Amino acid sequence: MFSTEFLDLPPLASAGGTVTLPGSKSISNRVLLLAALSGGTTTVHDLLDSDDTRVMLDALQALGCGVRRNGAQVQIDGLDGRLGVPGAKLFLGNAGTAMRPLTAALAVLGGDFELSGVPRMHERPIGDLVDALRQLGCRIDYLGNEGYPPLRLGRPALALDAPIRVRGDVSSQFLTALLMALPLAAMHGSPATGTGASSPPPEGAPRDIVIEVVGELISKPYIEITLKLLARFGIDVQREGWQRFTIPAGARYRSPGRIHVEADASSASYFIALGALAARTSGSNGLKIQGVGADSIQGDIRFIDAARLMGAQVTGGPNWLEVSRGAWPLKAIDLDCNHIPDAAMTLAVMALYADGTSTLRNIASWRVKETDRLAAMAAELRKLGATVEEGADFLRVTPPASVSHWKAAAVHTYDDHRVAMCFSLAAFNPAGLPVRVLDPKCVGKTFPDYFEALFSVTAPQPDAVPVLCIDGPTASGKGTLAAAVAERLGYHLLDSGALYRLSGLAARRAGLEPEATHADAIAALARKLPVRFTADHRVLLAGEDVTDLIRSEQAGMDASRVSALPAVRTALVALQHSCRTLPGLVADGRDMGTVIFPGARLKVYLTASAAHRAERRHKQLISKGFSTTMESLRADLEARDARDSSRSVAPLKPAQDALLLDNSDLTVDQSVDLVLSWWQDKQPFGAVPHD
Ligand SMILES: Nc1ncnc2c1ncn2[C@@H]1O[C@H](COP(=O)(O)OP(=O)(O)O)[C@@H](O)[C@H]1O
Ligand SMILES: Nc1ccn([C@@H]2O[C@H](COP(=O)(O)OP(=O)(O)O)[C@@H](O)[C@H]2O)c(=O)n1
Repeated sequence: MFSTEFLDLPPLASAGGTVTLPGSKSISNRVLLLAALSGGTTTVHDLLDSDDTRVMLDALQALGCGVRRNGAQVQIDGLDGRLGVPGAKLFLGNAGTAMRPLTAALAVLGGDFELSGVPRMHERPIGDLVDALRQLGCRIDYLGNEGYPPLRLGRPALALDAPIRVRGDVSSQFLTALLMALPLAAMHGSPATGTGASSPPPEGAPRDIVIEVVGELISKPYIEITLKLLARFGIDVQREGWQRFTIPAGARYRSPGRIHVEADASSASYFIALGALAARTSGSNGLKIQGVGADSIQGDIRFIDAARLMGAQVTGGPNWLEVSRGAWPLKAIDLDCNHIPDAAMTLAVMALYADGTSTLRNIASWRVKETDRLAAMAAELRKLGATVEEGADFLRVTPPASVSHWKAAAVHTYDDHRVAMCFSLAAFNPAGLPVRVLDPKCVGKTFPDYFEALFSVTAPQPDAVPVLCIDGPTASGKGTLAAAVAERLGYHLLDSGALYRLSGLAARRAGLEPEATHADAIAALARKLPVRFTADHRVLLAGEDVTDLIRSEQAGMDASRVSALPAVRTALVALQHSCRTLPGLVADGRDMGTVIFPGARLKVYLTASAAHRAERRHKQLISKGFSTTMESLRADLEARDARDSSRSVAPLKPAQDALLLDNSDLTVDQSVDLVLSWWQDKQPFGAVPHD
C-alpha cells in the first residue's frame, strides 16, 4: 500500500494481463457478523483484509468472539446469539458496514454498549435505523448530534407484534442491519422486559417478525446479498416485493462451516473501465479480471451493462471477466444508476473519455457515503478540465473540449477509497499529463494494494516513468537522501553502487582480482548477478543475505575498482534500466544522470567536504561494528574520488543539467525537503502539493 502524502501517476497508455481482486467488503463484513451470531466455528475464505474488515474483526473480538487469522482465511467462533460483553466500547472507524449492523444486533441483544467512529462517521446519518429499532423497543441514545453516531445502546423491551417500519430511501444498509439482527429476536421470542447483556435472552413464544419498507427501496442488490447470505446461515427470509420481509418464527443462525467471499464487484469496476478505455498492451490478450464473474451475487456487477453501453467488450466465466476496448471514444450515456451506486462513480470518470455529455441519475445516496460523493466527483472532474453539472441526485459530465483542455490535477480524495481509485483512470488522458492522487492510502478501506494492482496490468506512455537521479562522491549522503526521497514519493529505489559492490564480491568469490585482466570474466558475472532486493531493504546474492558484507570499506574499494572496467559498466546497464518501473524511480550513484538516465526529470549532484564525508562514514562504520580510523577513511575516500573522477568511462562528474547540492552544513531532513521542493517545481501541479 502507498502511505505517501500523494502518489503521482505518470501518463498511462495501455493495459493487459491478469489482475486478481480482493474479497468484497460488503460480503466480508456481513459474513463476519453472521458467523459471530451463529453457533460453532465458521472458516471464512478469501476475506478482504482492509480497514473496514479489521474494524469489524476487532469489534467482534471485543464482544467475546474467538477470531483466528491464517492468511486470507479467518476462523470465527460464533456466540450462538449470545454476543455481548457488557460495557464494551466499540470504535468503528469510518466503516458503515460495521456501524449499522452492529448497532442493530447489539440493540436487539441488549447491554451497555457505546459505538463511535471517526469524525466523518459522526456525520453519516443513522436516525432511520435508530427510529426503527426504537419502535421495536430498543433503547438507543445519541451521544453527540441527534440522528448521528456516536450511540449508547441500553437494554431493550422488545415489542415485535406489529410490523417494524424502516425507511428504504436513504440507505439500504438500515434494512440490511435489521434483517441481520432480527433473527436474534425470532430465535428467542420476544422478551417482555430488558435482558442482561451476558445472559441469554429469555424464551418467549417464537413469532414471525415482519419488516415493512417505507418509501422506494434504493440499492436493492445489496439487500439481495444480505438475503442470500442469511440463507447460507440458515435464515430464510420471505419477501413480498421489496416492501415486506418476514423472518419466520424460530429462525436460527446456523454456521455453514466454511464460506468463500467473492471478490469485490465494485473494485472490479475500475478494471472493467480500464479494459474499456486503455489500448491493449502489445503481446497481451486483453485484461483478465480474476475473482468475480458475470453471475456474481453482488449488484455492482451490473456495472458491466453500463460499461457495455459505453462501448466496453466484456466476456467472462463463473469467476472471471475479460475486458477490452470496443467503441472508442467511449459512447456518452444517460443512465439511472440507482442499482449500482458505488460502481457508478467509475462511470463518471469514464465519461471523461466519451463522445459527448453523460448523465448519471438517481444517485442521491452518494451524498451520505464516505464523503459527499456528488460534490467530490464534480469538484475533482472539473479540476481535470471537464464541465460538470451537479444536481441534487444527478451528475452531468462533459469531457474536456479538446486535448489542450485537459489539466494536470492534484486530486483530493476526501478519505474516500472510491474517489482515489476512480481518478487513477484519468492517467489515460490523451494530453499525456500525470495525475496526482492525494492521500492514496485511503484505498486501504477496501483495496489496500489497488495501485500495485493497477501498475501490474498497465503500461506507461513511452518514457513517461519519471526518474530522479542523485549522483555524487562517496559518503556524501546519496544513499540516505535517495532512500528518503523514494519513500516520500512512493517510488522505487536503485542503489547502483550496490550493483558494483555485488560485482566486486562476486569477482572475489570467483577468485578474480578486480582488475583489467579479468574484465570480461567479471562482466559475465555482473550480467547475470543473481541479486534480489527485498522489501525490508536486504540485499540477497544467490539467496545469501550480503547486506552488511557489501558495506565494508574493502567491498567499497573492490566496487570502485570493478566499476572502472568498461565491460562491467556495460554489463550492468540493462539491469539498471529495468528498474525504471511505475510509478517512478529514484536512482543513486555516480553516472545516473550522465549515462544511465540522461533524460531524467531531475538530477541532483550531491557533495560535502572531504572532512565531513570522512566523519560521516566513520560514524556509520563504527555504528555497524567495523573498526577503522578517520585518517584511513579520508585517505580511502580521496583515493576513490580520484579514481571515480578520472576513469575513462562514465567518470564521476555532475551532469550539465544537474542541480548542485553541498550538504556539508545541512541535516538529512533539510536535504530531503530541498530536493523534494526541486522535484515539486518540475511537476505541473502548482507549487503546493495540496489543493
Ligand atoms: N546531510 C547529512 N548530514 C549529516 N549526515 C548525513 C547527511 N547525509 C547522510 N549522512 C550520513 O552520512 C553517512 C553516509 O551516507 P550515505 O547515504 O551512506 O552516503 P553515500 O551513499 O553517498 O555513500 C550516513 O551515516 C548518513 O546518515
Ligand atoms: N553508478 C555508480 C555507482 C557506484 N559506482 C562505484 O561503486 C562504488 C560503490 O558505490 P556506492 O555508491 O555504494 O559507494 P559509496 O558512495 O557508498 O561509497 C563507488 O565507489 C563507485 O566507484 C559507480 O561507478 N557508478
